[in-house]
Amino acid sequence: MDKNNERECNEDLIRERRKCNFNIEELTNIVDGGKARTARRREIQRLLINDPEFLDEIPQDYMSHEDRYSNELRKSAHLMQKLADQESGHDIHQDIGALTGILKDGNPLMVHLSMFIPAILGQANSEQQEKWLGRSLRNEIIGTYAQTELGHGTFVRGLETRATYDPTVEEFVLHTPTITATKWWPGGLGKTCNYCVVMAQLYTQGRCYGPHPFIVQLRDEETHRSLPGITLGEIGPRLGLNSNDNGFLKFENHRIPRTNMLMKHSQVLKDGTYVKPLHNKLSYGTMMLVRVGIVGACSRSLQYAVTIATRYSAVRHQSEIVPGQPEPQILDYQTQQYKVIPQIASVFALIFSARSLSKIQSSVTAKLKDGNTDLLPELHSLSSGLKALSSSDASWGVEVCRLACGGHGYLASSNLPRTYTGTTCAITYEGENTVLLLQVARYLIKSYRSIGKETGASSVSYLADQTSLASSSSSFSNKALVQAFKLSALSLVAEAEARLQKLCDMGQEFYHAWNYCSVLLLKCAEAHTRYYICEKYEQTVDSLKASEGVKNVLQSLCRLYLIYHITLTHGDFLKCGALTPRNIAVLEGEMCDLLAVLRPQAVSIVDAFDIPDELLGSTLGCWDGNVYQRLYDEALKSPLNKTDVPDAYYKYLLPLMKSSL
Ligand SMILES: CCC/C=C/C(=O)SCCNC(=O)CCNC(=O)[C@H](O)C(C)(C)COP(=O)([O-])OP(=O)([O-])OC[C@H]1O[C@@H](n2cnc3c(N)ncnc32)[C@H](O)[C@@H]1OP(=O)([O-])[O-]
Ligand SMILES: Cc1cc2nc3c(=O)[nH]c(=O)nc-3n(C[C@H](O)[C@H](O)[C@H](O)COP(=O)(O)OP(=O)(O)OC[C@H]3O[C@@H](n4cnc5c(N)ncnc54)[C@H](O)[C@@H]3O)c2cc1C
Repeated sequence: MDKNNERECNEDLIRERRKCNFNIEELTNIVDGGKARTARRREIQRLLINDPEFLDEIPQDYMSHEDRYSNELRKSAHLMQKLADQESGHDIHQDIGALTGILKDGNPLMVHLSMFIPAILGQANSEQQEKWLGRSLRNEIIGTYAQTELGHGTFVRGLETRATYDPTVEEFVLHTPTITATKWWPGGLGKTCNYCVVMAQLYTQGRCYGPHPFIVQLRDEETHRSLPGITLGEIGPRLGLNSNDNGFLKFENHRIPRTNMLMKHSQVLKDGTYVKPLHNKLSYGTMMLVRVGIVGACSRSLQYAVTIATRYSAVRHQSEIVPGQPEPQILDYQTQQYKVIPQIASVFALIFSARSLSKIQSSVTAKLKDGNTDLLPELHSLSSGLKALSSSDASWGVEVCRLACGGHGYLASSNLPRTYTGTTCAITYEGENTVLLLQVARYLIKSYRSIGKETGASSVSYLADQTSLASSSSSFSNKALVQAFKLSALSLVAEAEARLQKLCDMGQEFYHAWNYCSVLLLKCAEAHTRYYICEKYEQTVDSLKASEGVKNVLQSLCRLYLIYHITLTHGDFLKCGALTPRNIAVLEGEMCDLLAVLRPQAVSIVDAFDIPDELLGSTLGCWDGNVYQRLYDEALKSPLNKTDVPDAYYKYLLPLMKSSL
């Protein structure tokens, strides 16, 4: 689509784009993280979208389960080949965002890239990397990450798969002792992978040392048949991601060499002696890494949904605001603005916090190389909190965008249902959100109780700022609003700690008291993480070197985000005295003003997300706004439309209609 050719474009969108008062390309560069990254993303996307191999012969929704898998594997393999061919020193992991939308519903090679290779990098020692890293990067072997079992996903310590060391032959014996120990869920495990990293309980010298990672060959490298002692299969249809072959795996006393235990952090020596790691959660490193990546991925899903909903809201006319006047664009309804524009604001909140989290991760990783694990708990808490809030915000945001498109948002061709199912899975995988938030709460309570002790953990240093509990602000600058978030989080943590202590003083065991307070603890974790996001948003926008137009747009979006979230949880702000009922009323009024200010810029802001139509894949969200023709053309592709009278009429309907004659 030629974006300079207005003749082909819907008139409403032309008018919207003429209202733009900022430099779209500059905003695109901010979204991408710099001019060079925009150029690189476009280069990759051009390479992919002009390639006919990525086209589907028929829409995936009309394919059988097997065809969907096979079609997606064909495209995934082609994608890997293509990227490998033109790699020229680029790191594919850095460019993963550019690939969003090219594969439609659960790429079978995704976990190879996102977990198997990272697990080798993060858990294997140098000799093991020498053996497996190059081969997996060259796709000579394809792997997955098999941790979850039928009986346990959340409680990693409860995994049942065993790896028992036999020093007589220097091998581990992998075994699945019960049905609940069956590995269940790993992406690509069913039919695609021939290797995997398995998390299993390590037994040596008669003792169990907890879950550890092992690399295991699953299938013959020539025939692709599963090896003796290994049972593999696919787990069946899911809410979404149905092109992937999420699988199951059982071991029957399957033997692997000792050197297949990934030994970067802990080791089992030839005689069976266990050498413990620097920190006993280092074996959870792969999960933590992926949680960091999920924050950015969620921001991208939301960009897709909000691009579709905003453009559609500008094109769609319905009902009337002034009786008898022409039907307005639905984007003119304040309620519609309230659905869509806060989701645009949310995209930037997620982008900026994802970047901040990545920086922290890099510095923790650098320290780990020097044997320093001091900041691991801080990274665990931040990555858990941000993974949880980003996935739940994005899932809710995508669903709101879908609802904002009325009936057409329910159509597969809008690409909103698939965007939703592809986002909501992140609430569950890589650590179920409630469970991760309770990990954050654990860290908060522990930090609150150790106020005064220097830990170097900056995200919780505010918990020592007890004086702020007594102060509410009379100013409403963005900084002051961020302070209100801080006060709300601090006071929730103080309240939860006091409630826990009280229950313990009354004689309850700590663990029962914890469970009894867990709804409040969840709120603490959410408030703390929201404060972190708001602070990063405000600081990033404040310090941004940008033109006045772009800065104004981002300031308004940031302010909208702060006020929107205050209004959603205003009870917490009132309870701690950070804001008064009158303040909330004023802010609610200002939120409506902000919606009106941002309304004329909405289409241009989502244009700045710069998602090519071929990747957006939506009848409702295309750049030219020709929604109705596209909806009609897509409907014609239904196999039911091949004939006027379907066979099922003769088989079922006709007999029914004639039966009473
Ligand atoms: C593309 C995507 C495909 C999807 C793939 C998947 O889903 S793959 C499958 C994904 N599956 C999942 O994501 C499963 C989710 N479940 C889990 O990750 C773990 O079971 C757990 C973290 C919930 C609890 O673990 P636990 O029972 O072993 O621990 P505990 O609660 O008894 O706490 C003890 C101490 O350990 C600390 N600590 C914990 N983790 C870390 C860490 N990473 N670093 C540092 N520290 C950590 C914790 O703070 C606490 O510290 P304190 O207070 O004593 O100083
Ligand atoms: C699409 C998809 C892809 C996946 N890919 C992989 C993969 O590649 N590899 C892999 O190993 N796994 C994978 N998984 C599995 C995933 O990691 C687990 O499903 C996830 O960790 C949640 O565990 P669970 O299913 O056991 O849920 P459960 O823990 O059984 O959760 C059920 C309910 O119990 C609650 N609950 C559980 N424990 C607690 C607690 N301590 N406190 C309070 N509430 C609690 C939860 O909040 C939730 O409401 C995938 C899952 C999905 C959906």
